[in-house]
Amino acid sequence: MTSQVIIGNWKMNGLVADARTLARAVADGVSSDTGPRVVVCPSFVHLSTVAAELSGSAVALGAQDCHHEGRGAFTGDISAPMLADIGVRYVILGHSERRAGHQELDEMVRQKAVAAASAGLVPVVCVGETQDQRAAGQARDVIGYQIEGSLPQDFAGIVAYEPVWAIGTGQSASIDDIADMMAFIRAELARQFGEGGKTMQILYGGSVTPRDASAILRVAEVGGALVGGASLKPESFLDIVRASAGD
Ligand SMILES: O=C(CO)COP(=O)(O)O
Repeated sequence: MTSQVIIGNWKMNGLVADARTLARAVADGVSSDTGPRVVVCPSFVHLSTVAAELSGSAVALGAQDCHHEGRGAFTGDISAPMLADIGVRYVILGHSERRAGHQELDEMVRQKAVAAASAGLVPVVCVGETQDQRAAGQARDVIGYQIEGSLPQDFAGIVAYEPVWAIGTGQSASIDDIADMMAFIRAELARQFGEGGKTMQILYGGSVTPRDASAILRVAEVGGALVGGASLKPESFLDIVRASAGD
């Protein structure tokens, strides 16, 4: 079985010294033996610093976004080949904070996933419904459309289910809700991608803490976790890593 993957999304937090300290502590705390794959995703400006700290460790480097073009006149953007060039191996795409704050639509996320894969990065494409959509009974429809629109035909990356209402609230989705949506996402992936969709890794994200990580990581179809706030403290992130069954 594929090992679980635990990804820390550091979002827009900390300065260089903080990123260095956090990366060092995570690198020191993760052994290279069996266990989950561990990835940390600092901000763009901290990637090189963190790459140096992670060098020789079992922790991989990820980024939080990339542009869909490989190069050109795109002021302020970062391309997938630029990320690969400095040692990035994973890239989070279509996070709800980018969908909401940067008007990223499914089609744009899909193009980014294509660009990431062709640069040799593993795309981690996020999907998730808002509180209003859930209350209106539209959670499944929204996720189904996001999967259909955001994942390219030959997608071979990771899908992260992050219900928007559970992000940063301190209250993760219930185990029942997670189990229900995971089963739905698995069925959708199998419907849309055939055989490939049956093994695609699906992560849960949204207020994962050491307290509930173990229960969440044992839900059927959960292939790991995408961790925000709790990934900023080495002890809590490492506790979540240890809570993973590994495979
Ligand atoms: O958005 C998230 C990870 O991408 C989740 O963030 P929190 O763990 O802070 O809720």
